[in-house]
Amino acid sequence: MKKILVTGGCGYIGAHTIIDLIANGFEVISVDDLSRGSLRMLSGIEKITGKKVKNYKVNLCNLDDTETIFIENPDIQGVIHFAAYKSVGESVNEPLKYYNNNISSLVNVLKCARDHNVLNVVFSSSCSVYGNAEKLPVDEQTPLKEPESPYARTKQMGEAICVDFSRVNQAFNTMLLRYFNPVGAHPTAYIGEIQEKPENLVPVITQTAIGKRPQMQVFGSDYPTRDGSCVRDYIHVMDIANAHTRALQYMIDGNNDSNCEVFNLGSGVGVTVLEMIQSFEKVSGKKLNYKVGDRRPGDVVAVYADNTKAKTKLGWECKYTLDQVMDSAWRWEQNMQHESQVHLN
Ligand SMILES: O=c1ccn([C@@H]2O[C@H](COP(=O)(O)OP(=O)(O)O[C@H]3O[C@H](CO)[C@H](O)[C@H](O)[C@H]3O)[C@@H](O)[C@H]2O)c(=O)[nH]1
Repeated sequence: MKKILVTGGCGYIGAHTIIDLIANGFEVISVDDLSRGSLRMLSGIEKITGKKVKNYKVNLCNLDDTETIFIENPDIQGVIHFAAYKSVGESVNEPLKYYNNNISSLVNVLKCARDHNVLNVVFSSSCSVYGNAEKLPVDEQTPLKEPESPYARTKQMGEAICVDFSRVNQAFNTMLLRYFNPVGAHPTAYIGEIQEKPENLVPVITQTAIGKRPQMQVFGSDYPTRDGSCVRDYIHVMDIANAHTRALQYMIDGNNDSNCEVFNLGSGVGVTVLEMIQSFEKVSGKKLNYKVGDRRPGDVVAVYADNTKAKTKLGWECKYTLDQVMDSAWRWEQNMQHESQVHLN
């Protein structure tokens, strides 16, 4: 069985990807220092798949500890590197923390992969590398823009590191996957995103609906879009997850055209903030308490993906609709509340 190391396996996208990998016959081990991730993800994975996934509680900035994982698992065939900090606001206030964590961990993972002959690595990148693009949808050739935050810069730097590394290590394959806006939870709602104080739209919507927040704000109503609110490409996290399994298999089968390829992972559809709220209200049957406020600094007006490349080369497609996104996110929020109430009693 093909063994894959998932870094950040106790985080949001990592955990959903582990489920898809297991469903496709891979054996998975996880490394997560649990500074942001939660072991609750691994128990959710066990409930869904029946499989116990081993986690190494290791900080990837520590090279010796990272190397131990590779020494103990000489049969790893690929690494999917999710582990990173991802809060845009925090990165603006604490840039060194972001450069240190997101860059050192990547360098250590690549070094260990090279030294231990693990030839396939997937790197989590972000559509933030495109900034405010001149032409929509954005394809992989769209020129990259000056990053809006240290977080976004770590993604551009991470891509550049993979490109330089692959150039001098021709036997080695890297896939750079640029995520648009990952949202939703596993359909069972046993796992989903855990954030104390989320800033992202979907958890803000569900937290408002459940009463954790009195009201939410729509940031901006005067953008040049169909209803004045920003446009994004929201994609179900299980669709993102499946693209990772396919990208790995693509490298393992030797189907890649070059040893460092970039893929956009988006649904290809642009949706406004107000349309997201409408979808939530329809699916949940609840009226959301929101008000329209000022623009949020740093927000791009609109971005959505041309995902032709991933469809053509990876045979991938998005299976989940926006309503399924909202339904799963809402059930996950309700499950979390239910569990915290049981815990309190
Ligand atoms: O309370 C809120 C939260 C968000 N929004 C709006 O909802 C849209 C989506 O915002 P998110 O914060 O959910 O997502 P972003 O598009 O800002 O974030 C994306 O780009 C970031 C980089 O800028 C990171 O890469 C991040 O992981 C990725 O999801 C934006 O128009 C935002 O203004 C609101 O109106 N109200």
